[in-house]
Amino acid sequence: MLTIYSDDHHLHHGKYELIDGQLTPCFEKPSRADMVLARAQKVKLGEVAAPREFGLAPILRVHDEGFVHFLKDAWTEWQAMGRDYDMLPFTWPNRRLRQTIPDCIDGKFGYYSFDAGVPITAGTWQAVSSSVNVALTGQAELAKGARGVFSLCRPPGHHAAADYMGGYCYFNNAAIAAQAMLDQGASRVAILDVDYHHGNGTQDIFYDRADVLFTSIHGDPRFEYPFFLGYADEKGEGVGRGFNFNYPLAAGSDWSAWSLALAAACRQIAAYAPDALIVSLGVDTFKEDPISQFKLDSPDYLRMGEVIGALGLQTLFVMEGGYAVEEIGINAINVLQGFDSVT
Ligand SMILES: NCCCNCCCCCS
Ligand SMILES: [Zn+2]
Repeated sequence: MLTIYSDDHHLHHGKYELIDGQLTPCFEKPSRADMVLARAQKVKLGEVAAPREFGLAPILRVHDEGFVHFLKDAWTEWQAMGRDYDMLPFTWPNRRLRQTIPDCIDGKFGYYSFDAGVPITAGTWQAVSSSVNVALTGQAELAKGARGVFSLCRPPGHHAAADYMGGYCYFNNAAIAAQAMLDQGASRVAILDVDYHHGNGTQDIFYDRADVLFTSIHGDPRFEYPFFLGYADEKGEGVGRGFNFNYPLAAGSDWSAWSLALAAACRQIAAYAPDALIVSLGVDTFKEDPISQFKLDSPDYLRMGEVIGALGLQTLFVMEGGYAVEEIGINAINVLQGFDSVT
């Protein structure tokens, strides 16, 4: 399987995130993508190619213009205030507060984010732009007829909505790739989000649409981040009703429970008969993941890939989460090898 990868992700390396009451060194760090790339090369998964440049247009097909320009100009504005350390938001427009955009950068950052997991640094803009190009280059390769392509994106994207970032995510790489498929003539695209956390951003972007089916298997939001989206009763709205399927699972879920949800999601995807499938590939479902509560083991990822491959769909795998850095490469590439093993 072809891998699309850019070294530009090293330009984004936040120092701290606010998690569980403490400023903690970021779990979302450059070594994650390095380990996945190393594993792909070690097992000779296939060629590794650099991304092509697609510019802002495909990003603006999904994300709000004010949000994109905030992210583009944020670091320059921050530096102009004499600040040379990472940006972090700390105030958000909660219920009954004005949904207005302040002039002050701290206010704007709060308006365009939903948690304190999105440090902005000098290299963040370049890194997130390249991560989008990695997804779009993978989509372009799939459009040429490839059965499966791996976009090794970093930073991840599935928590980012049209006009807010969060959960280590800035631009929604998978959503941008899905929109590009539709803009190039696809009628229906299915997204399967296998990350441990609900893809709240991806769901939100396509919630009122029937041309993208969103399915997600994740930690039950009653106890797990992102807490405020990802419940089973979220089925879509308007013409989008019936094209959103959430499979929240209890803490401690292992392959036996997780695979039943995967089978249910695959039934929905098969019935939808999409032109292509995008998998938001997070492997923080791993039993040793430092911030997650599922119990999948490395061999389970081979089976996951086999089940996805059995759908017989052209599939773009877009890297999302996974924070057990020593095993992230084995687990992510196992999915792709499992997929490739299905002829
Ligand atoms: N106590 C856990 C807090 C998690 N905070 C953000 C997690 C983002 C995952 C991205 S895949
Ligand atoms: Zn996650």
